[in-house]
Amino acid sequence: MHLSDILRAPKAVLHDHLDGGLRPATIIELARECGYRGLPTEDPEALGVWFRDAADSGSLERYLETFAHTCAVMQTRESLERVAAECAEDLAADGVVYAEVRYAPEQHQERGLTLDEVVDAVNAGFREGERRTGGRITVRALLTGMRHTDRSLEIAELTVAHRERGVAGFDIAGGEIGNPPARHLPAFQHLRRHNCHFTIHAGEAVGAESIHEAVQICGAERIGHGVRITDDITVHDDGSAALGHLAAYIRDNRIALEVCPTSNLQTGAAKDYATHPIDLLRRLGFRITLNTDNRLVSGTTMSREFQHMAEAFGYGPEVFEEFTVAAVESAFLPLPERRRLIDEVIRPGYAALR
Ligand SMILES: O=c1[nH]cnc2c1ncn2[C@H]1C[C@H](O)[C@@H](CO)O1
Ligand SMILES: [Zn+2]
Repeated sequence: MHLSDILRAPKAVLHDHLDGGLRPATIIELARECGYRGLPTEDPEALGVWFRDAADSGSLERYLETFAHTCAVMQTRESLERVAAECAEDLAADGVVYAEVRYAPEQHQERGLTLDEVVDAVNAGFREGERRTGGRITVRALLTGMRHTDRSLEIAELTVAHRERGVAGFDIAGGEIGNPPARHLPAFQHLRRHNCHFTIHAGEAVGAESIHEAVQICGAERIGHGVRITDDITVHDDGSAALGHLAAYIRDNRIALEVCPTSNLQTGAAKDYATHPIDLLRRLGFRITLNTDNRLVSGTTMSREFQHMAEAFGYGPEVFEEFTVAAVESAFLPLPERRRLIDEVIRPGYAALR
């Protein structure tokens, strides 16, 4: 598949962090405006490289340290709006037609914004970005609670309050080791009581037990990463595979895995593209979606993730269409909107490539 076709192909991303995807030049400008002096360099190109290298540590904890620099410049209404609008533009320029973009509102209150003001600013930015792209992209927000703090119930309540206004669901992120998702059970109970969607980062730094807890104790509808579900799968010498009860449950219930290959290589969740479990999981029938995680921090885009997968596994347009349709089927959107995207945008977009 040629790069121009990959760029042109309609894409959907379910797992993309707002604070992990800023333009380097924007970070530098915003840092000057707000007086943040902590940046490692003021050269945009060097800053982009710095993030990717610093995050390329083999540890999720070190990967997450880099977000201090992006969050530092996302503390005002104007900066949040700008970053969100640029996010929508950059995704659309990469051929993304539907995006769920997540961020943790509690990380944007250093200069006095309320949680509602943070959410309103980001939503205004997404609407502006959609407008600038002539409606080529639809963006929804997911509000993230951080695993290591105790504000998840508050963020779950915020999600319910803003659900009719651009917020599609909730997520839990942050360091996985020592912070099991069940610690946030009151948040998940609140969301379920209000029929709200949520996904949970699990099976990235911790194994299958974390995925089990996320799905069976907390009730996650999708799993962020989830690649360590392979702990519950035995592959025999003849290539056949035996699924444990958890792996079978996830596959058989079509629980989407939000797979982010490049991020996994950086945090040590996978060794290299060629041995990334995405291909095994796909062949076994899991519902796989392909995602960026953090475009700046992982130095990636949806098109680059497609390219890496094409090189590693020979995937062509039919597989990317499958991933894209899977993503929209698992999107936190009303069914008629999902059907419309699939029938009117994604299927015709791939048909035009053939
Ligand atoms: O892949 C990830 N795993 C766990 N936490 C993550 C990942 N990528 C970003 N985050 C964190 C850092 C951000 O500040 C936060 C909200 O977007 O979510
Ligand atoms: Zn993530």
